[in-house]
Amino acid sequence: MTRESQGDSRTESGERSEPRSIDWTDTETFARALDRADTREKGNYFEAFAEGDLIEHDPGLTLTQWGNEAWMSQTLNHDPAYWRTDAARERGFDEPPVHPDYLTAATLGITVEDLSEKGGYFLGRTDVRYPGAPVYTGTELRVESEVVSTATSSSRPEYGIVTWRTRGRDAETDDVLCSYERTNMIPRREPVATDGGGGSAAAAEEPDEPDLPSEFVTPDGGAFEDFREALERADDRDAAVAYRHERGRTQDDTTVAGLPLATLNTAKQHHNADVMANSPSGDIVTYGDVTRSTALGHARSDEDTYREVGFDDEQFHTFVTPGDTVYAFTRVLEAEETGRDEAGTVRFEHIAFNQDETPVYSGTRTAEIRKRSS
Ligand SMILES: CC(C)(COP(=O)(O)OP(=O)(O)OC[C@H]1O[C@@H](n2cnc3c(N)ncnc32)[C@H](O)[C@@H]1OP(=O)(O)O)[C@@H](O)C(=O)NCCC(=O)NCCSC(=O)C[C@H](O)C(=O)O
Repeated sequence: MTRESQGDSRTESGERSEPRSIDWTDTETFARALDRADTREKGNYFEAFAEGDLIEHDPGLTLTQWGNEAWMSQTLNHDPAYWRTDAARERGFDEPPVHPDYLTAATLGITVEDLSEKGGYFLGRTDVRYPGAPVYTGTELRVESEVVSTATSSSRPEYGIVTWRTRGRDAETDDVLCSYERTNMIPRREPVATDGGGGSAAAAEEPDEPDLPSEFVTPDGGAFEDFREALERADDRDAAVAYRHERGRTQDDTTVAGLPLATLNTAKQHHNADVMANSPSGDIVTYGDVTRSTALGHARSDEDTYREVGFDDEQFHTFVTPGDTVYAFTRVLEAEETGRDEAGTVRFEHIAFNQDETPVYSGTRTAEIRKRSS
């Protein structure tokens, strides 16, 4: 006889007995068991983050040729320098390097388990930079984040707003390969009382939207000189250098769930359709890095990119879900000579938008653009 009824599976002589067998396949029994069981939770609530905390992320990731090529092909980043050795060498690389968008997405993906797996929204990112030498496949990535700030959301009492500075390092040399500052809304364990929505009060005071310029100028080509000439044509007139890109990319299982999982991004938003059915989007949503990389891919296909320098003021305005199509619109802000023969520096503003012409992402980008003469 055992003493199981007292929660003890020992026999009266003190020996352990087998736990009582349970028929887990009986659906009623199993439903009662699930009701009674605690869930081993993943991720951290807002309350876990305090300014100055340093978090060393446990997951690491080897930047593989497969990961790089899957990312680039699916987001339409088809620049030959990242695909062909001769084109890579001509650009000054030893071999086709890791694409900066894949590097950025992998750096962020590794952080999700600690920073944002609990849910919430990826609001934006700035100061995305690549301080190291070109990165090649086979590099092992180690990532750390520091909490820059935490804030109460005045419009959403169930969330807080956290900003982190993240650095992705070469695990072998410790060199920083990618760094940025990112802001997410993170669910609170306990909602707080707020002023009931600073957002709407602020919206009421918003000034009128500025008028569009009367003319949009399109560059004749994709070389540095083409952007500079277009800016000169727009100068002193009520005009902007701005145009849309023809390509679109409809979101599917690969882009929505496959690409983030390949960067170890465990955010349920991208792969758990069951949970997301009861969320504001009603469905899984595209990883912000996939949305922006796709829009950037469209933009790069209409220019002679030489090197990426950095990205600022990135914001994600609304969800992208399976079946949505990601398009891109570009405005050219400035084109600067840097005294180099091969390339000049151009600053762009890129907007990703969906099939309903609703902006889903915006951000600025600085890139070196090849000169026609080089
Ligand atoms: C998130 C939204 C639903 C919010 O929309 P809306 O209701 O219109 O609110 P506000 O625009 O007023 O913003 C709410 C509060 O957040 C602050 N905010 C907004 N942007 C930033 C920013 N870049 N930096 C700092 N703070 C920001 C505002 O000031 C408001 O503050 P408060 O008034 O005090 O409350 C909507 O924007 C939305 O749906 N966005 C899309 C989100 C998205 O789809 N992201 C990408 C996919 S999710 C993802 O990739 C997850 C990723 O894997 C990960 O883990 O991070």
